Amino acid sequence: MSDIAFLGGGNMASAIMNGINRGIKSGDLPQLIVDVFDKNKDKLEIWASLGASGLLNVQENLSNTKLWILAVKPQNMRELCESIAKYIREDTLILSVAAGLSTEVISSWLSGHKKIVRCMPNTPTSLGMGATGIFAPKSVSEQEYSMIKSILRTTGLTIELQDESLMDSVGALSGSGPAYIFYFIEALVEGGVELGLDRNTSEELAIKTVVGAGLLASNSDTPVSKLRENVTSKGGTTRAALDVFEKHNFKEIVKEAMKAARNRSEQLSKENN
Ligand SMILES: NC(=O)C1=CN([C@@H]2O[C@H](COP(=O)(O)OP(=O)(O)OC[C@H]3O[C@@H](n4cnc5c(N)ncnc54)[C@H](OP(=O)(O)O)[C@@H]3O)[C@@H](O)[C@H]2O)C=CC1
Ligand SMILES: O=C(O)[C@@H]1CCC=N1
Repeated sequence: MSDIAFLGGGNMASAIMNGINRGIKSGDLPQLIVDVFDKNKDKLEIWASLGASGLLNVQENLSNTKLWILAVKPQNMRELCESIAKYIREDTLILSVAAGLSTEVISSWLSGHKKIVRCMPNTPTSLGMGATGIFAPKSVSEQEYSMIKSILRTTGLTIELQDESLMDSVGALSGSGPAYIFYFIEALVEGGVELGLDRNTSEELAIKTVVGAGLLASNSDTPVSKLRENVTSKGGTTRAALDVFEKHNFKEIVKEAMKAARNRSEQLSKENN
């Protein structure tokens, strides 16, 4: 019998499991028994090293597990939910990490079960550096919500939302955000190579610059715009570069991309309903 069952054992599930292990190690969480169900045998092999049991098929004893973490792609969620609904008990607590899918939609696939919390994590969760939005409907008790929050806090920053529809916006910012930053790093690396640096040097400089700037923004009380100004000497090199960003409406491009992510999240709910 396990305390937590991950249904889907891919990227996000293993990132959250790293947080859980960190929490157990630091004493913030009690020792927990974790099962992971994934239909791919190869994916299950990594789970033993994370201290969890990997299982190919959902079994009846899933009913004895208090917390189920649903971590399959939105496109696979309906089929998964309908296959596990028969094991659900009145006090089973569900945590969904899926983009787009509302608690109402997931409830309809779980025979009307109401104890469903949603979260929108991101992959830096695996380092305890995640940024996660959480939403719980009124049907989830304070005690149940606290239990889930204590688990998610081991993965980094958690922000509680009162309005479920804002989960789509959180997804468009911090959920997808690491991919935007990696894309920007790729551009910096390619730019460095075009300016004559070798690829390794370019990559090292690009990654350390993003990490350093992120830490500076995070550890300083100075507004980000002022930190930017501190780099930008009048008539200097940074100004020349920022003028190009502004000429091409960089901020507008970022905002349009985020709206596309938010709209796609809204669409996922309709498409998979
Ligand atoms: N990746 C990210 O950065 C983020 C992801 N999310 C959300 O997390 C969820 C999972 O994403 P991610 O971890 O990236 O996906 P992955 O594809 O890495 O993991 C999902 C795993 O579940 C397996 N699976 C699918 N259907 C079933 C089933 N019925 N029973 C058991 N296992 C099944 C998949 O197998 P197969 O590949 O064969 O289908 C796969 O191994 C998504 O809903 C996504 O929206 C949220 C925030 C960030
Ligand atoms: O791309 C996606 O749909 C998922 C949700 C947020 C990050 N990855």
